[in-house]
Amino acid sequence: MSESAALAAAVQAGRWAAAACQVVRSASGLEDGPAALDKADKSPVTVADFAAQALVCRALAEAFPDDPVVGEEDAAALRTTADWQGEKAGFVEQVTHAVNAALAQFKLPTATTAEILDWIDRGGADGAVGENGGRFWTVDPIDGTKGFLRGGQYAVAIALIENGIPTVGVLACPNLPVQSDGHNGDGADGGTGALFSAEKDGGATVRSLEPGSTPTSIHTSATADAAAARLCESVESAHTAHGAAAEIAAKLNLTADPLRLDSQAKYAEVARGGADIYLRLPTRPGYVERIWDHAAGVVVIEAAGGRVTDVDGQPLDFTHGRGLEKNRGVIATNGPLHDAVRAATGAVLNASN
Ligand SMILES: Nc1ncnc2c1ncn2[C@@H]1O[C@H](COP(=O)(O)OS(=O)(=O)O)[C@@H](OP(=O)(O)O)[C@H]1O
Ligand SMILES: [Mg+2]
Ligand SMILES: [Mg+2]
Ligand SMILES: [Mg+2]
Repeated sequence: MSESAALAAAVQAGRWAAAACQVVRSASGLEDGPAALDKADKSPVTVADFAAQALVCRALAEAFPDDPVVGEEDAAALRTTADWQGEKAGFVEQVTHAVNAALAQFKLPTATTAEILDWIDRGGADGAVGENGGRFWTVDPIDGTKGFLRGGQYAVAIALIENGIPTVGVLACPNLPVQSDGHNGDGADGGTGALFSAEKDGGATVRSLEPGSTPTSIHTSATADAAAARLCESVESAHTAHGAAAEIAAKLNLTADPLRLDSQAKYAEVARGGADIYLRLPTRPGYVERIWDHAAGVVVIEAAGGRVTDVDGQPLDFTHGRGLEKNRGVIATNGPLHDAVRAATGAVLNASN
C-alpha cells in the first residue's frame, strides 16, 4: 500500500528529529550526558527534546500548514536565557546547532534561533476536539527522556488524531535494532535505529532510519498462552507499578523476567512480536497520562494486530485535550492475550484498593 501524504510527512519528521537526537547524543559522553533543564514538574528536558520538536513541527508545517500540533515542549524557557550562566550557558545555541546539523544532513537550509523557537512553539495547540475540524497532530519529541540521558531507549513519537481517533503513527527509535533481538541490552547496538509506522486500517511496518530504507510489515505475536508470554514495562518505577506487574505476571503464570525499556519502544516491541504485553500501571492516584505518550503507539500496535485499553478495559479517549483524562493506566497486548491480561490486572488492582 502506498503511504498517505500524512504518513510520509510524519516519517520525514521522525527522521529529521531522530538525526538531531543522534547529533546531541554523540556530541556528549555518557558520563556527563546531554545538557538538561528541569521542568516545573521536575522532569528533565534536554537540548535534543527542543531540537527534535522544532524539526517535527517544521516538517509538519511544510506539509500541512493549517494543522494544529500538540507538542510536549514549548520554547518559553528558551526565550529567557540571555543571562543564563554556568552549565546552562549556551543551551539555546546548542539547540540551534543540533537543529542545523540535522538539517545539513538532509541538505536543507539552516535556520536562525528565532525561527527554531517559533517552530517549537507551533506545538502549543491544546488538542481541543473541534479545532481545525477535529484534526491535529500530537508530538513527543523525545519520549523516554530519562532513557535518552542514560544512553537507553527513547523514541520520537508523532501521531495524527482525527475526530478523537489516532489515524497515523510514527515511532522513530534510534537505539532500537531493526530486527528484534528479544534484546536485554537496553541501549544502542551500533545499528542505525528503527522507524515504526502505521495508518489506522492499514498495516504496520518497520524500516531502518538509514536514508532510503524500505519498510517491511510487522505483526504482533500469535501466542494465546499467557505462561509463554513476555511482558515489558517502564524502567522508571515512578512511571509504572513494578510490584503490581509482578503480581499480574504471577497470576498469569508468566515465567520470563519482564523486559524493562524506556519509551514507546515498548509499543514497538509488542507490535513486532518482540514482547507480548506492555503494562503501564498507575503509581499514584491523579496522574493523567499525556496523549503524546500513547497516540503513536496505539496506531502502530493496533495496525500490527494488537489491542490497547486502559486498566479498566476502556479504549484510550483522545478527546480531552492534552491528557487522557478519562483513562487510568494502559494495557497493550498482542491481541489474543488481552482479555486474560485485563482480567488479571483488574483482580490485582482491585485487591490492592
Ligand atoms: N508519574 C508518572 N506516571 C506515568 N508516566 C509518567 C509519570 N511521570 C512522567 N511520566 C511519563 O512517562 C514518560 C516516559 O515513559 P516511560 O516510563 O515509558 O519511559 S522511561 O522508562 O521513564 O524512560 C514520560 O515521557 P517523556 O517526558 O516524554 O520522557 C512522561 O510523560
Ligand atoms: Mg513521553
Ligand atoms: Mg518527551
Ligand atoms: Mg518529558
